[in-house]
Amino acid sequence: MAATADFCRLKLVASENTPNCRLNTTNFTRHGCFCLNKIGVLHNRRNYLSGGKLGVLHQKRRRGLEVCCQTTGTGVQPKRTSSESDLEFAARVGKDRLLKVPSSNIRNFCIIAHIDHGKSTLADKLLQMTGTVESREMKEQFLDNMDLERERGITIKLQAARMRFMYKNEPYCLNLIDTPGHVDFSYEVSRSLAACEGALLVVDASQGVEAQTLANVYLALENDLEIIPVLNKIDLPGAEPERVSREIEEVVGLDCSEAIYCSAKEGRGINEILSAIVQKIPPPQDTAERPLRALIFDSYYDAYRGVIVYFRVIDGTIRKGDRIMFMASGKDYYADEVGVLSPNQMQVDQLYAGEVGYVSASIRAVADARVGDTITHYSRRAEESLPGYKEATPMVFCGLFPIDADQFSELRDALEKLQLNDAALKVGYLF
Ligand SMILES: Nc1nc2c(ncn2[C@@H]2O[C@H](COP(=O)(O)OP(=O)(O)OP(=O)(O)O)[C@@H](O)[C@H]2O)c(=O)[nH]1
Repeated sequence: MAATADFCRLKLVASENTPNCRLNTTNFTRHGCFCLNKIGVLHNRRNYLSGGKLGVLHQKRRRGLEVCCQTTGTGVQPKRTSSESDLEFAARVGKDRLLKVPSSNIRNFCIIAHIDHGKSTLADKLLQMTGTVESREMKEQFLDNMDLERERGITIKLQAARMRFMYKNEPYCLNLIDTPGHVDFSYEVSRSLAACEGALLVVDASQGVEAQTLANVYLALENDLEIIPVLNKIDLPGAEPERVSREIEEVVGLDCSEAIYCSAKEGRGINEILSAIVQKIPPPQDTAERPLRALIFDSYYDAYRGVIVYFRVIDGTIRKGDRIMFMASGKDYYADEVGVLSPNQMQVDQLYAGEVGYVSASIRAVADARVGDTITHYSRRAEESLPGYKEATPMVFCGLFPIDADQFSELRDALEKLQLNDAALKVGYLF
């Protein structure tokens, strides 16, 4: 709710006497009013219009909330004013990132980089330059914000961010899916890559190609991704972007004639990167009419909501309230909440083929909705699950015993709790 209000920059008008006040639709745009009263709340509902429709009034009731809004649709696009800087315009456009765009204007991409080559700094700059996150909010790197990551200095947790970018006066929805850089996570990386059509290959222009980068580039090529080479840290005195470009051509076999030189730290080359994403990465296929197939690329356990599943819709649509089924685990649930990550979770009503989002469905254990599994509808099941799913294979074995035999049940409870959050953990008991 707070995120919505902030995102939409709605004006809040507290009203004691006006029950369920509904605003004059002609004036009720994104910058319209918000009416609060004791009985109901009107608030802007995310715009998921089919392309070109204008000014449709949405309305919905949910747990005492009345939701009502008129949206501007995809036909009315923000125009840059003469006094506005690039960043100010981007910030204004970024506020509309929940609006639907046609699937031809969606780009799903990830960033492949060796540790410390600047993936998180670049991701932060992309979020900033697209107005997804305002500069004052960038206290910490968004895609690198877990305590464990800070401690270990490596990105180990996948996350995603939806951005809105205006290119030649048309709005594009760019979904960045983060990939863990560490070699231990090659299966997770491969599922994130499978959720994308393209990748930025970020290489430190002062260091060159590293073995770990190569491994992930090959995974990206296996997944038929369009790869855009980016030479980062060109501000460093030791940067040799031409030499490193040649190295990428020789070692990886990628054409670097249009490689982008950038300094993520100083914000140079970021607009070029955003334009290249739009120009070079293919859009997803428009397969919204098919039965639902959504690829899970990450999940985590939330103590209050159960497992939160991050996915890319490959075919079909997923809507809040749908009865969904996980094809590998065979478990089914009702989708309590569907939304996008931008970069925080923001609820929407429906997601279509090509879009990236999350679902919360009171799922008890991460093992029920594992990375690589396919989400489909319970009543209209897809014939085949998406390819590439692998069962987690234990790599490390250990025996655990309580010092005091009376503490066995506590140990078992603790391990079961751990299992809820880690699908790779298998526990067997010897009696
Ligand atoms: N001079 C300079 N430093 C940069 C640039 N981009 C990133 N850095 C620095 O390089 C270091 C690593 O950057 P990160 O963005 O954390 O790199 P990463 O690839 O996300 O690293 P992991 O999170 O460890 O995987 C940080 O100290 C950044 O400030 C750049 O363009 N120029």
